[in-house]
Amino acid sequence: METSESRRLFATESFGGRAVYRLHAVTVAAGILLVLYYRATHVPAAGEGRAAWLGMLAAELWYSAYWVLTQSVRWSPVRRRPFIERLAARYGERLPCVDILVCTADPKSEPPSLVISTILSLMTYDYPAEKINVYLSDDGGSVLTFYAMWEASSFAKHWIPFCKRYNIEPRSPAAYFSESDGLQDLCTPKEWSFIKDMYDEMTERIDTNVMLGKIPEEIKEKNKGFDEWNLKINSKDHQPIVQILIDGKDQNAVDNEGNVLPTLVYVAREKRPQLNHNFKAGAMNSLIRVSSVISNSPVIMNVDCDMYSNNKDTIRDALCFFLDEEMGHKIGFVQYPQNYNNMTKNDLYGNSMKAINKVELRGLDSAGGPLYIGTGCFHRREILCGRRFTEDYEEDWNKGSKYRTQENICDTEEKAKSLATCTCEKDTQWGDEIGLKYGSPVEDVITGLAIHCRGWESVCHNPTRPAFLGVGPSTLAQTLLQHKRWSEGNFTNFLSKYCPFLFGHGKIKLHHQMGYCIYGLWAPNSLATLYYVTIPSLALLKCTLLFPETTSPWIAPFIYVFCVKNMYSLYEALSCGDTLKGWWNGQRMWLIKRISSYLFGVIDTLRKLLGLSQMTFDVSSKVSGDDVSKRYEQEIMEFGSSTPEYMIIATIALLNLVCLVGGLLHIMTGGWNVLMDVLSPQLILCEILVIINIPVYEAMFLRKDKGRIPFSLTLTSVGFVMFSLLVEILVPIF
Ligand SMILES: O=c1ccn([C@@H]2O[C@H](COP(=O)(O)OP(=O)(O)O[C@H]3O[C@H](CO)[C@@H](O)[C@H](O)[C@H]3O)[C@@H](O)[C@H]2O)c(=O)[nH]1
Ligand SMILES: [Mn+2]
Repeated sequence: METSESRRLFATESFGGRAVYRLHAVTVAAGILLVLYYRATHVPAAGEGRAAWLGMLAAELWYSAYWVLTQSVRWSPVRRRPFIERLAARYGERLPCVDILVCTADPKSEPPSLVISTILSLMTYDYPAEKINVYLSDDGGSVLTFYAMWEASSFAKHWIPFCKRYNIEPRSPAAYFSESDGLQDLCTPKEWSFIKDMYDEMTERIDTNVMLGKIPEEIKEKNKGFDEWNLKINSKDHQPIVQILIDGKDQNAVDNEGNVLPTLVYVAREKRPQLNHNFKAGAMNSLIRVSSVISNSPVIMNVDCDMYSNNKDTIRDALCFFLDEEMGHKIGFVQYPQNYNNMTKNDLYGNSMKAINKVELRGLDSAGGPLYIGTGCFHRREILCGRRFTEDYEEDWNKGSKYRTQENICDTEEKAKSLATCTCEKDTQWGDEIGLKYGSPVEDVITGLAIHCRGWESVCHNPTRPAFLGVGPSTLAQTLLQHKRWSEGNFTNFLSKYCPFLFGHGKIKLHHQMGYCIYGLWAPNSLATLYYVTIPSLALLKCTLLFPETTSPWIAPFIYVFCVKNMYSLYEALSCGDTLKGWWNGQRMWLIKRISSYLFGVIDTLRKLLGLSQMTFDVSSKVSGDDVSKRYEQEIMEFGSSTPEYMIIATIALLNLVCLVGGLLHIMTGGWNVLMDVLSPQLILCEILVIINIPVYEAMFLRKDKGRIPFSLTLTSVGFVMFSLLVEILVPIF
């Protein structure tokens, strides 16, 4: 007999160990209250370090409030488990069509051969091919990317049947061939080499043409699409281009085994230099419109061009959530975490974001839903187009399946082009109530917030075999650039009308609002951190105490909060699959990001508010030189140039070294009570900062390779340190 439980298409499970977590959180909270009480009641007299003390109080108040926010997503995490066998039993192949939207922006930082590997992986889902429609938006408007897409459309005819026949994974050819060494027990070696050679030859042709920067005439004759580049066009100034490379509705579009192919469309929306194109959000909105006249599927999935599909079941998994009878009607989007395939063993730059993926997204899930993070996400088309949640709404899952049967393909392309022009959004709600929102470099997060505020929930699914794998930042510069964009974007959102506390008030739970603010307040964290890593160390030089004395009982809550908080973060990292060294590297990056990216995030947000600068979206590069990649693999930090970010990092590292030496000298010359003060929290803090910065000193003084900190930068930071010591002598805040 069927029970209501066995009819469910997904299960929601809570985690064990909640009691331990909650006990820890309550005791840390008590510790924090004691620390703050001590700070507020022991303010020294003027002239004895009052200003510095009050600064410590302010920083600790900030950290405490922020800590409370971060607990909101840890209180009750849940895990979702879809049942694809039940989906198959109930629906068979009667499943909705899916439009897959992919964005690329620049053939230099996002090589076309990388883009098409992603595209090919998306065309080979274990899902009826006639129900898959893949769209690529090329903001680079590049003939090179179009050419690669054209190559991919013919390679797909061999690749799709190969993947399905032998049920291989991953289905991105680049990833598959780099993982498998030819020892295939599934297919004959001959067949394997045949397809591999075909792939290698194709990538070689693409890479050669990309290097040359143009496409040979004899190739251009093979597809009418190349004519679009007859006029001299560039990425910032061109007409709209829509080319249907494979029309899935065409009976003749079949693979080499005679099966239907998925639809494949290349789109470059119109660009004019004088008009704002709204970056990725603008590209996504064009794709939403273009796809509405070509396939108009009720489900939209979107990924970045470097995020290949690593799991053939992802579409079916996601549909389990939407089609579930009990909860499905409430779910607006299904978000998969952002995973990378190029992380080093000990996660040198802390980019794997394991804790965000495994802890925070799942905690948000129980609070109303994870954020929309811009990639690896399935939406209902209707909600992206602004629909509010109502209990009686019924989705038309058959939408799109019988679409456009009579129309001629050229007419469809023309119609689609008219939806990819610069003017088609004029005087409409696009970018505001409809589609992705404009005006923020993290357009995705506010778009998701608006969806939650319209009454929808979202779910996060983190399968054991990751659904998508992308190219994460692999240099310090790329990491800092990405985090600057994120922290600045989220802070801009926080200060705008989309502040979760205001915009979400009365619409989403307080818990959920707090979760959103964790990211919104990343940037201002920099101020408290900057204070905490400079002032207590400088105070060492003047023997000014900024913590309770080692003999005072008040030292206990300080030590307790510090130790337990760090032990918990270590436990969380290890249980998410990090190594011990990976956690340590993560702590270093925690510091570095706060004193550089986040600080610039604050500064640029303020500049934008004052109208001094405009929004930008710096695309991160997905390629790096051989030398640089080698150092990355050896987990050696990459500096190599003089940027303001490195300047701050180097200066603070050096400052702490000097202060530590100064502090120790004081102790040795007997200025302080030797035994007790070696153990003082202030000295320990300074020591930890020095130990964590060891790779920075190495880059300044010991390394000889190109990735070291340039000598000129080292000199300048010495100058800055001397200057701050001078200021310390002259300005009496201690
Ligand atoms: O004008 C633009 C700029 C960017 N992109 C695309 O946007 C995506 C993300 O850009 P990337 O440089 O790779 O940034 P990431 O930091 O990796 O992106 C993360 O952060 C973004 C928000 O800052 C989200 O939109 C992304 O989905 C998320 O992966 C890429 O596919 C780009 O091709 C465009 O299509 N047009
Ligand atoms: Mn990316």
